[in-house]
Amino acid sequence: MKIIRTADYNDMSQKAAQLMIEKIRQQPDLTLGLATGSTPKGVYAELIKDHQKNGTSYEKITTINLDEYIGLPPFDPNSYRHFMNSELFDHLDIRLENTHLPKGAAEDMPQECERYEQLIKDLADIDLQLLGIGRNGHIGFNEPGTSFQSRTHVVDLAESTRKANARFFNSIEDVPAQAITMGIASILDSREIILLASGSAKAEAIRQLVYGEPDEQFPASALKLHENVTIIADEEALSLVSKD
Ligand SMILES: N[C@@H]1[C@@H](O)[C@H](O)[C@@H](COP(=O)(O)O)O[C@@H]1O
Repeated sequence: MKIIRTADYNDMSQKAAQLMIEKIRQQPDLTLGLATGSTPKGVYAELIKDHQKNGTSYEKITTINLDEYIGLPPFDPNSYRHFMNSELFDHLDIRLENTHLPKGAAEDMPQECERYEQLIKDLADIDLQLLGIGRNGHIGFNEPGTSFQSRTHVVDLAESTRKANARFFNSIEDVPAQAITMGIASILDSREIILLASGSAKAEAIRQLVYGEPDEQFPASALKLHENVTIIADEEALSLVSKD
């Protein structure tokens, strides 16, 4: 795994955005795997800035997101669809029909999981997947104990994850108990992966990712089985990782 150490959150956001913009310019019909959470917000702001200033076009880009809360319709302000539209898609020249998220309000969840997995296959896999990381090592919503062979599936959210994400909701009771997420195997099929981390709250997870062995109790460690992963993280997130 390659590690890019950045000074702070802004520097992390700029470096990750730069890498993405270069790829988009080289291959304007890229399939991007996108993530939600606080961490990628700065990257999305940088992509928007660049689009407005330098005209990088997303007209032919397809995006596919990692996950969605179950039970939240797309117009719910806490749905990841709403997050992606307002944080990114609404500000680019991307076609909304080329942006994909699992449907959290689908009636038949097993069928929705199959549809999503098939969609990834139909897109001939993800060229570049952006990831954040949970404090317990979750990627997407794959909680500790998830099989590395897993494909898109429904998960019960860990109490710690619901607590960590409660800041976006009125109260923890409002945080959905379940989500639909790409599986670990679906993520590992991506050609290239960038994992972002910022702040001291992520330092222990990043230490475990860098120094640990692949272990299903720590989902992000599956990335050790992939050949093209770059961690872009700030000093605080890398505070428990030596500089050489
Ligand atoms: N499903 C998302 C993950 O994709 C994200 O990586 C994680 C970390 O979030 P944050 O970036 O806000 O720390 O939170 C959520 O659970």
